[in-house]
Amino acid sequence: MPHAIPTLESKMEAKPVGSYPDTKIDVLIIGTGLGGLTAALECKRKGHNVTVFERNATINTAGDMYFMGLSATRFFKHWPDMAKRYYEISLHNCWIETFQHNGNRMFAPALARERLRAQGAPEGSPPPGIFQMRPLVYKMFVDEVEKQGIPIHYNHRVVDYFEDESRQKGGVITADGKRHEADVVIAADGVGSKSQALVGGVVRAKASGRAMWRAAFPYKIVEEHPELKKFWSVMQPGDQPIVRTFLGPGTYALTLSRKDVMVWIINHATTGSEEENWNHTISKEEVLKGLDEMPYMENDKWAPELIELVKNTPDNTIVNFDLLWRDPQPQWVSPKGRVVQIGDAAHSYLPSSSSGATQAIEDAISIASCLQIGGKANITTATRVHVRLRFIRNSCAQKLGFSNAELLQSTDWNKVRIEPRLAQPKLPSWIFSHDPEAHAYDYYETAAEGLKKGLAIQKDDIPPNYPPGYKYEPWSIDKIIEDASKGIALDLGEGDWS
Ligand SMILES: Cc1cc2nc3c(=O)[nH]c(=O)nc-3n(C[C@H](O)[C@H](O)[C@H](O)COP(=O)(O)OP(=O)(O)OC[C@H]3O[C@@H](n4cnc5c(N)ncnc54)[C@H](O)[C@@H]3O)c2cc1C
Repeated sequence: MPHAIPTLESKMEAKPVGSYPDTKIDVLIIGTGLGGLTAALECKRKGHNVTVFERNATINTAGDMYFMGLSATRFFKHWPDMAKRYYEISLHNCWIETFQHNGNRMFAPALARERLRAQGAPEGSPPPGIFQMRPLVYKMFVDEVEKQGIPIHYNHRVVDYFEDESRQKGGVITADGKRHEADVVIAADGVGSKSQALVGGVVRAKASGRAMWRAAFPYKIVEEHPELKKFWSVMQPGDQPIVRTFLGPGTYALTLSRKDVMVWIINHATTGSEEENWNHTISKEEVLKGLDEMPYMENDKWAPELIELVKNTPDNTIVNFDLLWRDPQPQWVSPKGRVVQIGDAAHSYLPSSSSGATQAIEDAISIASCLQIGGKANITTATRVHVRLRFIRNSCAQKLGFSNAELLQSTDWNKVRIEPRLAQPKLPSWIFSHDPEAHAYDYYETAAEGLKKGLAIQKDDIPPNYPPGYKYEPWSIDKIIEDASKGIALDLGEGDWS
């Protein structure tokens, strides 16, 4: 029996495109990442008039796997074709298996959902999210945007943003010097967004000292090599996918064997050749040397099977992705409220934090809803309400992301043998049980009232979409690093983070 895909849980009534009246709001979206594409779809569904700009010449289906949280899938209820396709491409019946980095097995293969149940998840409850192949999910979003006839203008690189409240417009300047305006501009142009100059809240990227080698290639390469297939096989019967985790001293590796694709990811200390760029590839020789010289290993080497996998990875496939940290910052809206940042443009996540795509999609759903609730006369309130509903949640998710990354990098094997949960990223209910669309409809007015009264962000009487009991205080990566250097454990803060 396939596990039911959890798309129908939202309390929002299913309302496909055409259900909402035309708002006459012109929305210009910059960027075709998952944030921008979701904003395009949801703005269209909510009755706004949408145009999208993208700097690249075409769509970019690069990437390998990422975690898609449940909170980012509830809106598929309104998109029946995407719900069906998401189900088809999802890793149903996914197995998981855990090793030490040297190949010693720590936990035998188990079905992911059974492992969750053994850890207390109620029978039949949906998993908090699913690993997905970015190229497949991304293409699914692109196809729906095209089907809806939403115009995407490629080769439109934005170099600056502006707003003119006397004319009630936001706008951008593209590389060819042309100005483009709309009632509101959604900056979904990722880390280092060009909107930072107007919006403020510029955040300096800080080196984490860590990077990831990542590769995805056709599974038939594994099948063609009997030596590889012996270890890296999919699960039988039924060719089911399997995620294998390798926990090492100050490092870890994740692999996915699936009947169409093989993925591997290895977390490592930076060597100088990494970039924060999903298209930046390096040679396998560099990776093999890096694996051989990894610190703290002494005579204990990586599993030979993993080395063989790297050796057989096709050329120009291994991305060396730099992991940069950025402090949370609450300034996501321009001074006059006509430009609003979403996704990585507003708040970036380490790819290991299981949150980047999920939060970008949540943002997109929220801003489309706020604009619909406020209507054309209240755009500048709507953009500010959106931030009020989203900022603390994101700040907490970012902090949890650092904690999750740390967890995988610094595993205490003896403790993990007794309590396997210790080696698994925390995916608490305040993250996955959230419904960003319902939250906007339930609390827009309260947040707007708080804004009008000039209340501090947490003084609104709104149930938390962050850890219950948490009191927001600004925090910084520098402080976390300083604490870590003194051996002080990461303090998530008050509240129930479990
Ligand atoms: C090609 C690619 C592959 C990825 N692969 C993975 C992966 O395997 N695993 C993982 O965990 N995460 C991956 N990510 C990151 C992850 O998808 C994002 O962190 C997350 O989904 C947030 O998305 P976003 O829409 O906010 O930003 P992004 O996904 O970064 O999208 C930003 C978009 O804006 C466009 N853009 C940027 N600047 C401008 C400009 N000046 N003018 C016009 N357009 C502009 C970019 O070309 C891009 O299309 C990938 C991102 C990309 C772009």
